[in-house]
Amino acid sequence: MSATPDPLQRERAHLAASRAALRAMRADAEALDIKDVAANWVNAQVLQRQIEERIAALADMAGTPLFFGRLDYAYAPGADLAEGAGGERFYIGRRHVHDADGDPMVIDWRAPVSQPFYRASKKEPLGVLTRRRFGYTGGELTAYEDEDLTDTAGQERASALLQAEIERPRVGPMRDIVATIQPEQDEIVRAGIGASLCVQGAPGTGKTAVGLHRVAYLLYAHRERLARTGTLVIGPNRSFLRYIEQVLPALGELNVAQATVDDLVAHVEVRGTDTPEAARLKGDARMAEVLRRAVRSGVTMPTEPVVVVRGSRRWRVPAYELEEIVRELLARDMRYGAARDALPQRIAHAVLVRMEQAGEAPDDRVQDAVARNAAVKAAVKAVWPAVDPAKLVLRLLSDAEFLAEHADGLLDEDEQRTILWAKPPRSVKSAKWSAADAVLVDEAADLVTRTPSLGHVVLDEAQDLSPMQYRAVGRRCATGSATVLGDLAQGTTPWATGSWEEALRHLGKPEAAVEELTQGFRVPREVIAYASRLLPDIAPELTPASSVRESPGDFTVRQVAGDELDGAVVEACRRALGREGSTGLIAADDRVPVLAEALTAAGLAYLAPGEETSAEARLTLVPASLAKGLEYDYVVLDEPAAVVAAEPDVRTGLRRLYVALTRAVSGLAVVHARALPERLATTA
Ligand SMILES: Nc1ncnc2c1ncn2[C@@H]1O[C@H](COP(=O)(O)OP(=O)(O)OP(=O)(O)O)[C@@H](O)[C@H]1O
Repeated sequence: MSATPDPLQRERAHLAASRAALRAMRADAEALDIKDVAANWVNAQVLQRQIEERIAALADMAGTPLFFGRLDYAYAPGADLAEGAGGERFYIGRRHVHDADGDPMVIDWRAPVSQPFYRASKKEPLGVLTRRRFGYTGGELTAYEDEDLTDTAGQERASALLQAEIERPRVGPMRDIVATIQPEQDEIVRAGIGASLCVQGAPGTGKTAVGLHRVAYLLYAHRERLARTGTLVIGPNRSFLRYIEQVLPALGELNVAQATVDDLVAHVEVRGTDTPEAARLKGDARMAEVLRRAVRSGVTMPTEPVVVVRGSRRWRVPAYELEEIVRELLARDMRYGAARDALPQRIAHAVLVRMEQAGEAPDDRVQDAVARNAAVKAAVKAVWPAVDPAKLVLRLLSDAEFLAEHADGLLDEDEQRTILWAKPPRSVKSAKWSAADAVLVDEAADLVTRTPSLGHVVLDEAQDLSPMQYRAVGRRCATGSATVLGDLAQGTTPWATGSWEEALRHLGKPEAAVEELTQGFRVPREVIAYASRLLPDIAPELTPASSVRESPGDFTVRQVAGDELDGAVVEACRRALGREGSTGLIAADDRVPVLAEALTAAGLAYLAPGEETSAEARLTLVPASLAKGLEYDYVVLDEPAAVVAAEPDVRTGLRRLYVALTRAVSGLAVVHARALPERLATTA
């Protein structure tokens, strides 16, 4: 070779070759003909779906670069660590790409050999000589940046490409962070599947991002097990789920279910609401015991013998022996329904013992026949009646005597009155079930029939769940593990979590470790400092987040006269729209209609939260109650006093305000007419 080509040219050539290889992989998948291999129609359907998924996963997505990093090792790591790749140089990307010979061209970011990309440092280079990060502009590879990890004398320098990624103005839905996962985040992402984990983190520390990448990682590391058992991401509401829904598909994971807690417990149609006090009580863990007692209360001790007639003979199991069987089943750790299913066989067994004593030699078929005998069935029906979970909860909430009987020693009289329906509904269908009622029905359903457990559940914004909701989530990962993400300072429900230890206990994962994330990637320094002034009132035990963003942010607080407020807010939105990126106008829920009108009158089109912002539609009008978990490049916050006043108590109000104040990436404009909450009013 004459002259060494420009390194950037070489990297571009590798990118082009990798893209060609990916196209070839996709073409191979498309060309697969399953006619000869699928034994039957069902097989063929399954296989076809798998192929379609593979084709979809192999798409070369515009705007998502195929690789974002390169590691040069001092030696060739074992092939088992490197997806079979030999050599010492690895390109790290969102997915595995190999050439026609099967040699890897891009290594999946989740492979063991990729891990040092996120973790290696000069102090601990992990066998890596150089870490290279790539910069892209509009899909074109335009820059790279090297870190020499052997140069121990040199300082650890912040990466300019990383900084640029963090400072990037936001528009559109949430994006993945594979190229820039930080070491403290990576530890959570790659934690083993065996143990559950809880992450406390201030706004913008990447909890949601980390939770989603953790699912992707676990699916890579335990693909077969999780394909069998399933994974689930739980978020606070639909807008939030829509905001995050593209992250996992962009990482090639198309099969992760996403739901709200309400979706999980949708046994009854929710059309009613509770007072905060009733909702808090219905969400209290004591209700689990009330329900347990109520479900089992239908069991009565037999007073009559069971007489089974077979041929010319009559076999009699006396009442006291039936009672023993029933007591034994009650004492066992069995679901109500499973015990009910077992009862006929137990009675049949008692009959069989008598047959044997009489010299007969009955086999299993005889036992089955006896179990199905009408006399046995009638006895089971009388002793261990079937329970319909919704009907049971309906009775508990409408029949004061029934409730008093089962809540005795658990709920006092006032508490019982609080949760009883003022007007008992006629039927399950006509009842105005509340969200908290649906959780009770779910608990009752689980007492009757065990809820199947998934392999792994990620629970986001967990601080808002009631103990009964934690239980509902916990039974869905009873034999799997959970990643619990949240921020105690952002708890805005009357039953919001006071401590993670307590929450984890209700979830059934008391052994889970609690980690804390403190580096903020979203909120500009001045803005997070301003919002953190509320911490002494809303969560005094928490440390304020730092901000890794270098730009101080554009931060203004403006007071106007009451009749100028709407106009000033519209003006602030217009100014924000003059910049790049998305704008969120956050306001107390009851201010939303007025502001909607003002925006329309001013000719400013706006979206609802969860609707995708784009370069053309960049303004979203966000009711404060839906702001949680979302982010906008620029936020205009309308009348903080109204946001606080909309909540049942001041602490919850200030927490809601804290959430609203921490949604901005590049700038925040607070516009108010009424006085600001005390801690925000004084200049720092
Ligand atoms: N390592 C990272 N590199 C680049 N961006 C990151 C990184 N970690 C987080 N971010 C970005 O920071 C922003 C906040 O992340 P995320 O929404 O996950 O935070 P959160 O802790 O869930 O916040 P909240 O408590 O407000 O819901 C997102 O835009 C996310 O992409």
